[in-house]
Amino acid sequence: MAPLFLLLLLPALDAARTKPNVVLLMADDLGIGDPGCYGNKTLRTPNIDRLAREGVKLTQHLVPTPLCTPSRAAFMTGRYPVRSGMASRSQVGVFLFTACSGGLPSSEVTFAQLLKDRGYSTALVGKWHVGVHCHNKTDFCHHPLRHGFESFYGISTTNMRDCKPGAGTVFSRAFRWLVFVPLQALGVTLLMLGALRFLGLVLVPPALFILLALLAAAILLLFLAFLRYFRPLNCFLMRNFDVVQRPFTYHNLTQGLVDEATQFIQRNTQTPFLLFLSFLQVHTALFSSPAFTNRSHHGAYGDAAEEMDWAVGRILDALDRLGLANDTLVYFTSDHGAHVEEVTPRGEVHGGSNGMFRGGKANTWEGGIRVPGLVRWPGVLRPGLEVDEPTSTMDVFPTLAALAGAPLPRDRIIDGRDLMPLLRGEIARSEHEFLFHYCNSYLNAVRWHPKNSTSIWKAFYFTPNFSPPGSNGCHDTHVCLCHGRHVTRHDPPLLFDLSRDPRELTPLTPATEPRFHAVLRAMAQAAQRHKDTVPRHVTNQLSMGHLLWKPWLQL
Ligand SMILES: C[C@]12CC[C@@H]3c4ccc(OS(=O)(=O)O)cc4CC[C@H]3[C@@H]1CC[C@@H]2O
Ligand SMILES: [Ca+2]
Repeated sequence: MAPLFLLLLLPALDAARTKPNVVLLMADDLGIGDPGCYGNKTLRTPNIDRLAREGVKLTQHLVPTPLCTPSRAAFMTGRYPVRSGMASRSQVGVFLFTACSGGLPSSEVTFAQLLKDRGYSTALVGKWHVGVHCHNKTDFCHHPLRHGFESFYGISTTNMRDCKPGAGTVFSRAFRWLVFVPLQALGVTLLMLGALRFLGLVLVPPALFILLALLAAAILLLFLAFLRYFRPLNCFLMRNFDVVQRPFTYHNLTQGLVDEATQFIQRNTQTPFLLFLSFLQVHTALFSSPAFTNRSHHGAYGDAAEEMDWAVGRILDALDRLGLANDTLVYFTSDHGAHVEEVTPRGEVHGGSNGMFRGGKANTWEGGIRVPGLVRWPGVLRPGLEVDEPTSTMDVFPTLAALAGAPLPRDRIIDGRDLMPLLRGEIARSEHEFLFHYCNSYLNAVRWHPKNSTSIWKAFYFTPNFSPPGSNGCHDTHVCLCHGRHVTRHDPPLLFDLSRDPRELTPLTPATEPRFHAVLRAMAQAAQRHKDTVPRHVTNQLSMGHLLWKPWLQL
């Protein structure tokens, strides 16, 4: 018989086994068709593929909304972003300036906070993008360190074309409407008034000339200042609350993030830890260090993706070297689908692949919301297992809570579900009977996987108007937008069964699907039940007032 002390120790040993270290790897804008393990034949991603081989591959892993800021808010809190006010009602669905006042409210609980409270060391390395300040530049009310991360090294907002000289701008449409068109209009007006006055046809007061000229000069000056200062004011690297590199340099960026991440792991071999490594790749501006530049078969995009894969490999190597692999759950995903509209004026494709799926980033066709999902935990999860059931990036929150032995917050709705029973093969069905797909704050589509059925119904209340028509994205606006003339509303909703039509090519009709009306009725009821749980008066963190650049918040 085992000695008594051993019997007493067993639960503790078991707890140690079930309280793993956690490494969360999130790519930015990586499509489900990019990694080799999801079918790509030409991009080389051996390290991501290794995770699939040694762990579980999710083939229907979904983000609740296909843009960075709200998707990350949902990931970290396990909740639809409308619940926390992290879903925009305007065209701009993400934070574009570091000195804006919106962000993940302090009342929200992140997985980092939960795990920190259970004794984990926690770190964020890489991109944050859910806000920094509220009222002044010392409050750091939305900063990672206020959301459960004990250390932060990375960028507070997002990598953008405007951060890299010569890489173009994401603001070309805004410049056209806010700068070039008004300047042209003012110029033409001034010329016409001048001519009329010269011909003696109209008496134009000189003050009007001066006023119009001053207005034009002000617009021009603001535009030039934007061009000159956007980069230093927004593209900087932070360590905790301090700016450590301004603007950040790209050539050694990935190496720097990897060093930071591996040092954190090394410092925590004796304590359970949570590392969230949030890559800047493969968002534009694309970048890679010299060792990866011009090496891939996919130009700058392939170089960036392959360097990111290398970084994944370095993290796995560190876990092996330190003997931590068996005690560490590693998760890999992307914040949403690939950005299919990312094509440079010279025709270079700077966006990734969503495989066979329609659409991409910023729309809720499968290409925008279906992301890679890989989970490895040697000795616990069966290598090579494939799970085709609907799962969500919001599931990470309750999964980590359960693993760390942290009770879920009871004062709020958590939309994610513990993934472990599915990953361990203890259950075969996803606990998500319904999932809701949001375009900013608008409920865009509903997904229904009825119990005892193989069907995956998806009903769209509206779809984006692709431009040019017949293409696979919204090239005119660079990203698809969620309302007004940018969408087509559907009544009855557009219905697909993804189990038969994963590419969403042929909407069902009452003639092709006898259950058409019954299915839509059940989905409408579920959508209403869901809407009834969303509070109406949450502060909108992405309102124009919160999105605007505020000089007094500028670090
Ligand atoms: C087009 C737009 C300016 C760019 C905005 C944008 C920039 C970067 C993004 O990437 S991610 O951080 O989500 O990964 C997303 C967006 C979405 C909104 C874009 C704006 C809409 C209207 C402005 O002209
Ligand atoms: Ca993104």
